[in-house]
Amino acid sequence: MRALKLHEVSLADRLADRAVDALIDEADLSPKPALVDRRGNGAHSDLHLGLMHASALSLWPMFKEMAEAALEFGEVGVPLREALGRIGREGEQAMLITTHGVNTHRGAIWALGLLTAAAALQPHAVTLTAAKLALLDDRFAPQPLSHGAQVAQRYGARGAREEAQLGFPSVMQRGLPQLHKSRQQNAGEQNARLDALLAIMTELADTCVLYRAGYEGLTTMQQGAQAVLDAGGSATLAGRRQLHALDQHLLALNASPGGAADLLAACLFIDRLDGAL
Ligand SMILES: CC(C)(COP(=O)(O)OP(=O)(O)OC[C@H]1O[C@@H](n2cnc3c(N)ncnc32)[C@H](O[C@H]2O[C@H](COP(=O)(O)OP(=O)(O)OP(=O)(O)O)[C@@H](O)[C@H]2O)[C@@H]1O)[C@@H](O)C(=O)NCCC(=O)NCCS
Ligand SMILES: Nc1ncnc2[nH]cnc12
Repeated sequence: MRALKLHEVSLADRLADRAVDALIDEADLSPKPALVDRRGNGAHSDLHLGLMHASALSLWPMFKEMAEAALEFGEVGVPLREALGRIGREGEQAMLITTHGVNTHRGAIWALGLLTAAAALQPHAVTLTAAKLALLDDRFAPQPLSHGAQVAQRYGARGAREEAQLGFPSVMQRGLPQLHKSRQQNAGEQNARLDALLAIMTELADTCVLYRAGYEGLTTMQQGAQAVLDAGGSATLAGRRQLHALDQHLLALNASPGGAADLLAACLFIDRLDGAL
């Protein structure tokens, strides 16, 4: 009898799976302060959970193409950086078609796109490789006055570009260590992920929050997230009370930490890479 031929799943497929899984797990995680989750729309009138899922799925071919480009070029350099920029812009168009023009995952395309390509290229130095890619110029990148650029001008804030260029310090120094710590303390996986998100929020200059709610919003986010962790984290009653208060305060300011949400997805992606490679 002829043996069944097993289909081998390529590295690019597996990395794209991990990236989309990370986006879906981030969207589903609840209760996230002022963000879209299983409970509702947070501080957004144009977003909902179904749209976040559809958007994440629409990005699968883009992540796969980015990983394939990294394998094809084989090294960090301007040709790969410019290929990733083109693929990312096409991915953003696919996202906007899926969401009928709503910006669901612009920041995630940037962060997870770089990390996916880096994981294909240098699996043992993912954030360093992503940072090297982010430091290269893409001649074809448009220079619009984005929300991030406006906030950088007004407050001198470090945004998504700098976060990547520095090797994702919010993920590597805050999110991931907290994820591991809360798991070790048997907080439960959902609470550990919430704690990781909060740890990211404690120091991030989230340009989405700054754009909508200025310094007051940013301080509310950072201090409120720290208060949850100081109270014992999401797994404790005192921590949950602080988390509820943070949610209420951010909603009152119409401030949504979309950048922190993207970085939680980056954190979950890196956390799971071992199984993908
Ligand atoms: C280089 C880019 C990252 C552009 O960066 P820039 O800061 O100039 O542009 P923005 O358009 O502001 O996008 C940055 C997005 O990154 C997320 N973010 C925010 N702060 C940080 C941070 N400190 N570190 C990391 N990431 C951060 C955030 O994305 C999330 O929020 C989006 C929703 O935003 P929101 O403001 O709620 O919604 P809007 O509809 O835009 O406004 P409202 O009216 O509702 O207020 C959501 O997408 C989340 O993902 C920031 O939005 C790079 O993106 C770039 O060059 N893009 C251009 C296209 C391109 O070339 N793409 C290919 C790149 S490979
Ligand atoms: N869960 C979420 N809610 C709102 N904006 C986001 N951007 C990325 N993830 C998000």
